[in-house]
Amino acid sequence: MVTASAPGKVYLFGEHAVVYGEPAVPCAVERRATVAVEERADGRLRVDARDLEIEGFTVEYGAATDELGVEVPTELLEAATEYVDGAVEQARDACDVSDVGFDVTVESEIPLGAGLGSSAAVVVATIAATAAELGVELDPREVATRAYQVESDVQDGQASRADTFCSAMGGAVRVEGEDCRTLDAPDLPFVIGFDGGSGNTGELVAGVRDLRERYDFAADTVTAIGDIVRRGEAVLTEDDPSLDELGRLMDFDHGLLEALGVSSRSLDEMVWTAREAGAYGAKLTGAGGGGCIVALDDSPATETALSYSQSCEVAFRAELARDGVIVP
Ligand SMILES: Nc1ncnc2c1ncn2[C@@H]1O[C@H](COP(=O)(O)OP(=O)(O)OP(=O)(O)O)[C@@H](O)[C@H]1O
Ligand SMILES: C[C@@](O)(CCO)CC(=O)[O-]
Repeated sequence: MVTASAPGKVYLFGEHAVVYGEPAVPCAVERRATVAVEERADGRLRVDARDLEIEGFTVEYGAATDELGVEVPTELLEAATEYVDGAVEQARDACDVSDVGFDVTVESEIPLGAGLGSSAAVVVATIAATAAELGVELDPREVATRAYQVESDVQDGQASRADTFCSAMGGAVRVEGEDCRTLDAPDLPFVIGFDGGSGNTGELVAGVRDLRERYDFAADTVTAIGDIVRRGEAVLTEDDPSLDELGRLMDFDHGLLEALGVSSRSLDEMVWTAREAGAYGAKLTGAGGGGCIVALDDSPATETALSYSQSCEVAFRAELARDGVIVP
């Protein structure tokens, strides 16, 4: 049996705009998905996804959906099945085998669909663990490329390479179309607020696409997010980056994401709670619609204020994850 792990991420800048070729800067954070993979003799795939708990059930699914012992929303199950199946298929392809089966166990510290890149981390860790179980150590860049393929297939082609590259490589990265690079960035004082909810990435991306096609000013908003990212990247890679300036740019980015319709009342409330507590800046992270915000604050004030806020279920500090995918 082989176990691999991969980190989640926050977007310092650039989600959504990255889908249209603008740059984005996500940063990996120390919340990981861990996937254990063991080869089976019978060629079947059995997945134990312990975090897909619905009303106390843990989901287990085999090659056929009718093997399911519990009632779960098919949409949720189908998405999870597609991510893990897709990842295993990519590993089989990388290792040039077609008929090997596996037991796959997924455990994750990353809340699902909440903007912290849970799907990318699960896919990256599954590809690396499955390949390693087959005796092949894949280069993290190859894992990233293959993981992007899976995300893109599941999300009907509406995915950027940002989440998967960041999870595979770790640290801060810059992604613009197919151009994916790691950045030399210092640790930043990230504080995350989670409202307990989630957003539907596919629907949110489709909503921005519609707005962008309908209104020139929405297309300009997407371009303006790209301008913020270019500026933010330059600040981030200075010797001693100004947290004031990074925070100001995060605030601006959040305002534009709000204008594009991907924020929510609870995300806005958490952003304002962070700002009023003295954070350098705050914004939603990931697809939006619900889930997480990320703020910059080197004092305890933002975490404390968020933990008392009605709209925040849990607040925590997050370290930059220097390591991407790890196969011990
Ligand atoms: N621990 C897990 N076990 C099984 N499947 C998971 C797990 N975590 C995530 N997934 C799959 O990923 C889906 C969420 O992916 P999605 O891309 O919508 O959100 P995200 O990656 O958490 O957030 P964002 O893309 O906004 O950063 C879940 O519905 C599920 O199918
Ligand atoms: C909304 C989005 O930009 C980030 C989701 O984490 C979608 C993507 O990049 O694939």
